[in-house]
Amino acid sequence: MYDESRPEGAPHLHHTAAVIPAAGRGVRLGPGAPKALRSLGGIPMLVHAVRAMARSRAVSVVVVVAPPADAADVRLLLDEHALPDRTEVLVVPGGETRQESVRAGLDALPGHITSVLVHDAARPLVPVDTVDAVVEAVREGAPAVVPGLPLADTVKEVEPGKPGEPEPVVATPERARLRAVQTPQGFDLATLARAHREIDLGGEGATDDAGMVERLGITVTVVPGHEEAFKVTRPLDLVLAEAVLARRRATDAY
Ligand SMILES: Nc1ccn([C@@H]2O[C@H](COP(=O)(O)OP(=O)(O)OP(=O)(O)O)[C@@H](O)[C@H]2O)c(=O)n1
Ligand SMILES: C[C@](O)(CO)[C@H](O)COP(=O)(O)O
Repeated sequence: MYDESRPEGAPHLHHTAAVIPAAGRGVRLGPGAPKALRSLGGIPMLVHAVRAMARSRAVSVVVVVAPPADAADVRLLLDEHALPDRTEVLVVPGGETRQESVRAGLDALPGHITSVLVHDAARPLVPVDTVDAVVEAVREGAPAVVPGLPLADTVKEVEPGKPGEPEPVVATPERARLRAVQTPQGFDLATLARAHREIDLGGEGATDDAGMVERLGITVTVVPGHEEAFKVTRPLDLVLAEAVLARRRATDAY
């Protein structure tokens, strides 16, 4: 567990870990194994996500939060796939919501860790430059950093109705001020641990960790995201992910 005696924002040597929530079922992807364990280019999506974090030289520890029924199999799976020797990989069982799973990952962090990335297993193809940009911004003193991209679509706020029924529009936010945020989201560990201690949204929990930090009144910063850091949520996303991976394999030593 992290060192609670170090005050938030206090100067420190940086030791960065990544927590990978991977305990979701993947309902929107359709029937099958838990999403993180489904194949992308012949390798489980989770292995791509772990490698994406381990590729950053700043990340020394990766905590994988596994579907509870599959934690032992996930440990075996990760032992079977090559990862850099410098990276320690831990596996813990997840919870009912993303928020509970992230909290389980934070609880497993070794005491020397000072900053943390939270990265969806469902974003297997995030480039290392995006990971490093988030780490750098946190190490320069930002308490919470998220990668984000401008939107291509106009966004409407609606009065939600029943699925499939027309919904009245209540507002059109100014698109130039909006960003679609991705992961890894990076945090000073004491700040994120406090958010997880103090903010309990109940129900489905929070859709991202930065939102919990915002609720503490702490400023979250956006750095440029990357279009290949997209989340595999629906079947079409998997088609795109296979295509991106095939292009990488054809052009780099990936
Ligand atoms: N109880 C949960 C729910 C989600 N996640 C993780 O949070 C990330 C983002 O969630 P999402 O893309 O919504 O994944 P799922 O919850 O699996 O998807 P769905 O909502 O379609 O079931 C995923 O890596 C997922 O494994 C988790 O660790 N524990
Ligand atoms: C954390 C996240 O990926 C940021 O965009 C997103 O909010 C996760 O949402 P999901 O509904 O759990 O996929």
